[in-house]
Amino acid sequence: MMKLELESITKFYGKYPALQNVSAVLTEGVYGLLGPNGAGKTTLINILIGILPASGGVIHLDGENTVQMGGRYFDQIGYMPQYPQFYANFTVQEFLDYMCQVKGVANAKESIDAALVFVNLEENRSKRIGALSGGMRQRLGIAQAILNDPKLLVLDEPTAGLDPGERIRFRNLISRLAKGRIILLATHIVSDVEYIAKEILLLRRGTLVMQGTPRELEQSIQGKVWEVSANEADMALMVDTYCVSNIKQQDGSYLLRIVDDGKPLRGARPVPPNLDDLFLHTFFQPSEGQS
Ligand SMILES: Nc1ncnc2c1ncn2[C@@H]1O[C@H](COP(=O)(O)OP(=O)(O)OP(=O)(O)O)[C@@H](O)[C@H]1O
Repeated sequence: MMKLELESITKFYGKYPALQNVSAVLTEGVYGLLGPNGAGKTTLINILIGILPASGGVIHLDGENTVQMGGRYFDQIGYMPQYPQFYANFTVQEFLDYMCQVKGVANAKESIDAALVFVNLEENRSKRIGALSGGMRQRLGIAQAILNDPKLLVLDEPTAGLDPGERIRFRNLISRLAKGRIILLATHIVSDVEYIAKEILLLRRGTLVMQGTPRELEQSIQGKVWEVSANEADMALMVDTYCVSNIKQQDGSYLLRIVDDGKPLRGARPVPPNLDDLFLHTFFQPSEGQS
């Protein structure tokens, strides 16, 4: 069984600790790397794909130190950056030919054909990249990442700029890709990963604060999520006092969803937690914004 082990990964930018003792074990399937902007997701990804040296710690793929593996490790990686840079004048085919050269993919023609079929772009191979829609470009980004049939596929904020339909197509594509690989998908959007991730890793200020299945993560705040009705004045007060994860207006009053360790108010009813509640509970404090 495939296994990627991160052991006490640490990264300093000067004196600033961007990552502190991050340890995790990943096996086949989709992993969501979830954290607000600045949590260290991109730093962790850059270390994982081998383009940024860690300040401390080691990574093993199937028992082998990835730094010592060198080129053999790179051969196992597919990567889609947060802001893929494409040459707008290249056609889809030209770009993938070029990426096969860069990656040293042996059977370029077959690999390109298979990748284009997989992401459903085979009818667009002669189109210029500049003429593709946002969703098509993103699928091209995935196509280039899978040319070498990677064991480890890393996607950094892959749904930015997609419309709702494209997001759903994307999720389905990722689920189909997960067979026989480890996929790590970094995002700050809970819904990108809540349905497709086998496990979610929560990164907060450079520290991995939780790893578990979506169910396990939800259960960690069981009994801490409440619903309460309020008028406008009380609603405004509660927003300043509590972690409010949702507000629904109904017939002149408001229904608030509150995450709190104890029952916030007399009329509050406990409700089943979801991942948005957990995200809020982990990352935000009332009236303070991002913690
Ligand atoms: N080259 C660098 N030099 C100094 N500080 C950096 C550098 N790169 C990142 N940082 C800092 O390290 C922290 C983590 O950054 P990182 O880009 O990994 O976060 P992120 O979770 O990927 O956020 P985003 O989603 O905004 O990219 C941030 O506080 C950032 O300002």
